[in-house]
Amino acid sequence: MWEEKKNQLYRSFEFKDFKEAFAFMTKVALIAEKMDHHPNWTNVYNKVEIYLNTHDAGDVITDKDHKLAKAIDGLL
Ligand SMILES: C[C@H](O)[C@H](O)[C@H]1CNC2=NC(N)=NC(=O)C2=N1
Repeated sequence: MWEEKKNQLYRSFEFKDFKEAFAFMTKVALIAEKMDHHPNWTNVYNKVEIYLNTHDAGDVITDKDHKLAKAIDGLL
């Protein structure tokens, strides 16, 4: 589940291996590009951590972040 941490929505995802993690990231990237709203994220092997906020609004959580989080959850 997404947590609110320091003005960011945060969620961690774990996959079977790097291939699965990167496939997920590719899908997220396509959605992000379509929404013109892009994640801050890290990937180490099978783990992906995503931090969402809106830099245009001064690095706070906005409706755009909640929408992107929901769309990402829809991929799982
Ligand atoms: C010009 C462009 O539309 C903006 O910079 C968009 C792009 N993607 C973005 N992504 C995020 N996370 N926050 C933004 O404020 C944002 N702004």
